[in-house]
Amino acid sequence: MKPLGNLRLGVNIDHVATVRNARGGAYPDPLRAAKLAEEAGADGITAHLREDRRHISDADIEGLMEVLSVPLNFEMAATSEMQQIALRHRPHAVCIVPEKREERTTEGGLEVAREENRLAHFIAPLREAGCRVSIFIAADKKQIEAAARIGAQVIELHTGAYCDAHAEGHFDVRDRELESLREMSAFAHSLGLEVHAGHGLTYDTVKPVAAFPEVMELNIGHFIIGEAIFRGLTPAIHEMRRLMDEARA
Ligand SMILES: CC(=O)[C@@H](O)[C@H](O)COP(=O)(O)O
Ligand SMILES: NCC(=O)COP(=O)(O)O
Repeated sequence: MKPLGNLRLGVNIDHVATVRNARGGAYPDPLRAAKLAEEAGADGITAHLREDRRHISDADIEGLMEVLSVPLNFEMAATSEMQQIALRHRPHAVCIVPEKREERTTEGGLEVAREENRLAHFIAPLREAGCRVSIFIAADKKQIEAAARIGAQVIELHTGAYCDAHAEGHFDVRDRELESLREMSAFAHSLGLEVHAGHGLTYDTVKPVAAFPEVMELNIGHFIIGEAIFRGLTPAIHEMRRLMDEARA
């Protein structure tokens, strides 16, 4: 199957804010990183306003909405506080993610199937406000079917388990995870959902996922921001873009 369209790169800037917050000051500035990413060819910017505000702040979201020329993918938990913030700003996309206070990063996909009713009511006003609603989800048929039923337009498949297995050298597990991601991308597309993917992707792991024809967007942050320390943000983004294009060719 030929790719369904151009593969977009969303650059996640959470961890510019992590470094800023380590000292509690104003730099490095996530907005400056976002504008630089935009100039480097990012098709969108992703930012996760966690309930505990450990990295991105409310002011960052406000600033991003003012300065960005590319779409903002606003990641948030399904709480009424976050819903109010999203409705105030009306970002291009709202990605609903699971959150646990004690986790180091987003550990799994959202449990949609058991919360179908609540989530359907939760996302309805966001859709009415014009936001594209995306659900950050594991490569699990039951969850994908539930995401389609509640009216989400997009799912973002959690690639963390695939990337972790690669990093740990568990290549049989990695290959199984990749196969599930491949199958579930096709399945989600067959239900009419737009398919995105992300979490933990690196130069070593991006190409097989970028090659899935149904995947329309990859959101990548932690690795790019880390790599920017060594080669600069613009070259770090250009290299990710190059690998994505190579996989898609
Ligand atoms: C939802 C997701 O996978 C990430 O985009 C998210 O930003 C992870 O949270 P942290 O950035 O806090 O690790
Ligand atoms: N939704 C995934 C994302 O935005 C980026 O995740 P990561 O590359 O920072 O792990």
